[in-house]
Amino acid sequence: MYKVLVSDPISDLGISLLVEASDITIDKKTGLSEDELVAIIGEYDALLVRSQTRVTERIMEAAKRLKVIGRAGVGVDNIDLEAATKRGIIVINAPDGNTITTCEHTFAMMMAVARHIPQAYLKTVGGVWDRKSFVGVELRNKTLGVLGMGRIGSEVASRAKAFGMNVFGYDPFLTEERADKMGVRKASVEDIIAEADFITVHTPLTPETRHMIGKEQFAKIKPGVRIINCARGGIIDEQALVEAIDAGQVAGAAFDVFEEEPPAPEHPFLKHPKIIVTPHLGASTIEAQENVAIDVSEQLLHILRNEPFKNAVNMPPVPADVMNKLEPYFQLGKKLGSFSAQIAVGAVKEIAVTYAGELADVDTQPLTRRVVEGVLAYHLGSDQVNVVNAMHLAKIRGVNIVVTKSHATKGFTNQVSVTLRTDKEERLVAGTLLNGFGPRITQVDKFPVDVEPQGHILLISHHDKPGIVGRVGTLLGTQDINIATMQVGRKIVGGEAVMVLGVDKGVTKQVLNEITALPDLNNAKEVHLD
Ligand SMILES: NC(=O)c1ccc[n+]([C@@H]2O[C@H](COP(=O)([O-])OP(=O)(O)OC[C@H]3O[C@@H](n4cnc5c(N)ncnc54)[C@H](O)[C@@H]3O)[C@@H](O)[C@H]2O)c1
Ligand SMILES: O=C(O)CC[C@@H](O)C(=O)O
Repeated sequence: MYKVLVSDPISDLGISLLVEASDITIDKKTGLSEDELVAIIGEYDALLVRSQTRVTERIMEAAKRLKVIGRAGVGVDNIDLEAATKRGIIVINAPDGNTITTCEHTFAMMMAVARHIPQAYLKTVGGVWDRKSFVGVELRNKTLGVLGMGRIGSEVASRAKAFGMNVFGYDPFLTEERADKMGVRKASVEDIIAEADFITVHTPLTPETRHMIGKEQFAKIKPGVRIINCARGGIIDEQALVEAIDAGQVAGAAFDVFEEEPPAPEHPFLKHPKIIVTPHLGASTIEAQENVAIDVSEQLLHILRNEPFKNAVNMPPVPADVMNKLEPYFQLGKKLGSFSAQIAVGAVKEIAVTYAGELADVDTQPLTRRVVEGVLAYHLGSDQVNVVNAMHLAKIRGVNIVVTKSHATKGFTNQVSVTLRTDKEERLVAGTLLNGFGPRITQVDKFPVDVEPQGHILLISHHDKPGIVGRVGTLLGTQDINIATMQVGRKIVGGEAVMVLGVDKGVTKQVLNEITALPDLNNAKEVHLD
């Protein structure tokens, strides 16, 4: 049974998948302090949050069972990602579910600031019929500058076109071709500052985007501009904005987010007649809250159940077409890593992975992670290593990871070879996926074999002489160890050879020693693959 803690208000309908799962129990405890979370987090396998809960290193330190943190939304700035990665805690978010909702809120804010709607409302309900103070501007024929043309920025740009606006877009990843397709002018920040009548920001808050519009930009900004921020507080310098409005340079601003949330009662935005605000409502629609909760619940279930999951925030993203090619090899990669670790003697210095065949044409990083995970999990324990922290753990232990690719297929569509270099020796294990047979180990050191990577496997090196197989079989028989499969690999008749036996149960050290002591046998090792 997996225990999930939901520590922020999250749509019930969205998490019904978790509620109905027979292997999950859910506790909903919202509004907890850091101390309260630290006290209880140790009993949970998963934590589900929105943006209120700050998931700090201290909380993670106490979270001994925590496998995954799910963020029902986009921004993960409330989660200490580095601390999570260090501990192998997978962080997932729901990046798509609130895009439209936030885009629509941006429009609501843009129109509200263009037509002074909140200010006019307040006066009207206060009994004052004032039609003179609230003359607004049209959006039509105005220039909208969009800083950050990702999911939300692109949707804002496309809707702005429908309002007859000229759209300028800036994003380091915006190509001329994409901009043309969207009918957007690919612009620089400077172009937008100089020419836009409305500026809306849709970037994450990073060291680069912090105060991306500040004193210096306000000094050059087009007079009468209106600024909208429904992304993250801090992208626009709040103090500099107030000064620019007071100086008459900026006509108004609409903010959903603040450098500090909630803002202090004396925050200048809260009393300024030209600034309208909402309390981080960008994603707050019934639809978006259901969408993000459904998305994140699905992923969370996959992770808890050890099933393949989509991209995690603390792992590089993998395009779907690449994922489709790699995913079938994930289990094999991990098993090859584990196999090599189980047979190699000494301290691991290097894991060299070679991809031969069609795999040579794709970004194999996610598969390499599985191989490294397999190697390290054998040494560090499978509860300590996972696909998220494998590379980090290898790096801090000084283990070199080398990847090579080749189109030489050696008769297989694809082959993955893992060479483990320790301070004492070098061992190689290779494998492939065979049509109709699934994963197979195709080579151990220099010997070609054909072995299913599953269960208890005995790897015995010996001289290729008659009678050896019989002697090993007899010895195992006396120990009541049944041989399920057998493979012998050799390079030349009468030379060195390897015997790979699939056995029905584990073999004790003593039996391994007895096998090794048989005439013409060099070495016997047991490998166990789940
Ligand atoms: N107000 C809310 O409730 C709410 C809701 C959802 C999302 N958000 C926030 O909105 C923002 C955008 O979300 P999204 O889903 O569109 O994210 P996204 O990742 O799809 O898009 C962000 C874009 O910003 C671009 N970018 C990064 N650095 C930049 C820079 N220096 N200059 C220009 N562009 C830069 C990226 O290349 C990317 O295309 C995020 O900060 C997110 O947290 C807020
Ligand atoms: O949970 C929320 O309402 C905020 C969501 C939003 O800021 C996000 O980044 O997804």
